[in-house]
Formats: sequence, structure tokens, C-alpha cells
Amino acid sequence: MKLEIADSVFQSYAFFSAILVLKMLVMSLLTARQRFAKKIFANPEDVKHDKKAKVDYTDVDVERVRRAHQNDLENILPFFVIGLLYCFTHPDPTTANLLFKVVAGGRILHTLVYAVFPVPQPARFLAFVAGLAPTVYMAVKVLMFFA
Ligand SMILES: N[C@@H](CCC(=O)N[C@@H](CS)C(=O)NCC(=O)O)C(=O)O
Repeated sequence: MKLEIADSVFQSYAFFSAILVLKMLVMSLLTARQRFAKKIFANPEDVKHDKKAKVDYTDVDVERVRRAHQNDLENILPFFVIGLLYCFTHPDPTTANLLFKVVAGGRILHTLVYAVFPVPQPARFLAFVAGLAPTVYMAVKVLMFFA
């Protein structure tokens, strides 16, 4: 077995991984936005200089963004691993590009409908599946290739 990656496949993986890294980093900013808007913080030292600020772990808006961030960790980190391994399976470059694109698109949509402008279900579920299904497909391909 020869371990090699086609340039175009790796280029696509690198591109969409970087997009997803940036997207995940934005989650911290979205959380901070909610915290400052509602003056809800996580630690006593954060509220020391503002009498209106309080420590609270139950605010619905802050917790919503935090859950969206957590959901990213549950789905995007597996993609980083399996997407890279998938690059080694000699995939068709067009297929690989499409898979990476759908994962990135699905995860961006998931954030939008969950944490930016909440949309009724099944919007979030469909965005979640758009990220999950290609990741599962790639995992199966990796299993078959390296079995
Ligand atoms: N950890 C997730 C596992 C299932 C999941 O990821 N569901 C998707 C589609 S409904 C989701 O967006 N869950 C919301 C969340 O993780 O907060 C949960 O508790 O819901």
C-alpha cells in the first residue's frame, strides 16, 4: 500500500478545514457577544467591576451558543481526523471536494440556524445531517481502505 495524497484532494481538505477552524473560532466571539449583551459571565472575577453583571450558568441565549460550540466539537473534530485519513484513500478529487464542501456548508448552516438566528426544526437537524453523513461516509471508506 502506497501512502500518498493527490495535491488537489489535499488542497481541498486544507481549504475547508481552515474554513471550519475559522468558523469554530467565531463561536467564542458569538459567546462573548451574548455574555456582554446580557451581562452574564462564567467566573466571579469576570463580574467584579460591573454591579449589573452576574455569574449564571443557565441563561438560555448564552447556553444556546455554548451548545452550538459543543456540537461543533462533537462533529468537526472527527471530520478533521477522518477527512485527512480519507485523503490517503485515493478518492476521486471531485467527490472528495464535494464531501468536504458539504461538511463545511452543513456546519456553517448548523451555526446559523442554531446560534445566530434560531430557526424551527428540522432546520438544525438537516444541517447536522449534512455535516454528519459525509463524515460517516468517509469513515467507512477509510475503514474499507485500511482493512
Ligand atoms: N450532543 C448532541 C447529540 C445529537 C446531535 O448532535 N443533534 C443535533 C441535531 S438535532 C443537534 O444539533 N443537537 C443540539 C445540541 O447538540 O445542542 C445533543 O445532545 O443533541
